[in-house]
Amino acid sequence: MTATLSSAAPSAKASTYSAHLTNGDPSKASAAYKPTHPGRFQVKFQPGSYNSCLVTQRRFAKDETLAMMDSAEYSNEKRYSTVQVGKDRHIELNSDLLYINHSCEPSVRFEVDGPHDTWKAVAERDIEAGEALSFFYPSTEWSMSQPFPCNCGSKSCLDRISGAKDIPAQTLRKYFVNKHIQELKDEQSAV
Ligand SMILES: C[S@@+](CC[C@H](N)C(=O)[O-])C[C@H]1O[C@@H](n2cnc3c(N)ncnc32)[C@H](O)[C@@H]1O
Repeated sequence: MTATLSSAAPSAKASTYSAHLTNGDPSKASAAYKPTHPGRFQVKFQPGSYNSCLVTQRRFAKDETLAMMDSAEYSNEKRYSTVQVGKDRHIELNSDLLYINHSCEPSVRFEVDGPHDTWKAVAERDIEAGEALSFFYPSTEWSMSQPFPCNCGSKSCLDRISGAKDIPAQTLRKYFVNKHIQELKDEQSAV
């Protein structure tokens, strides 16, 4: 149940999405929770800070769009909750997509290369109902405001996730990354 996108560019204003305003207090967040994409995915609130995740409610086929980022608004600041959509542009998703965790073997990719009304979350592979979703944060983020030790548990885990800036070009080449990240890596490699 995604709303039609406005053709106007998203403005930079305070987030209108309430579930994450508690920033890591899942008991408060879950009490007021209304799924933004019912029938597709929902937040699984878990105790502790930043332990919650987004779980599918149905199957998605490889390359299927899980959701358009049609509630996104530009953010004046880079935060743990923002997604980078250009070299100097960050957005708040204002939807349950916020709860997609990072994985070094992700099930989802965030495509944010084109105009704002094409930004979307797409299945990297077939995804079953009940799976926790993940995307590769450095595919959008160059230098993250809140780096963390990764607990994705994948064989190819990169351990500390701080943004594409800190990942060798050779490693980054194995992943889908957005155009602004590839350009920033090329500029960094050229120095
Ligand atoms: C946009 S939030 C994702 C939702 C978050 N799990 C929550 O409960 O609010 C990003 C934060 O989640 C945590 N996170 C996401 N993926 C992680 C991972 N693979 N390992 C450890 N922490 C992770 C980090 O604290 C990160 O700053």
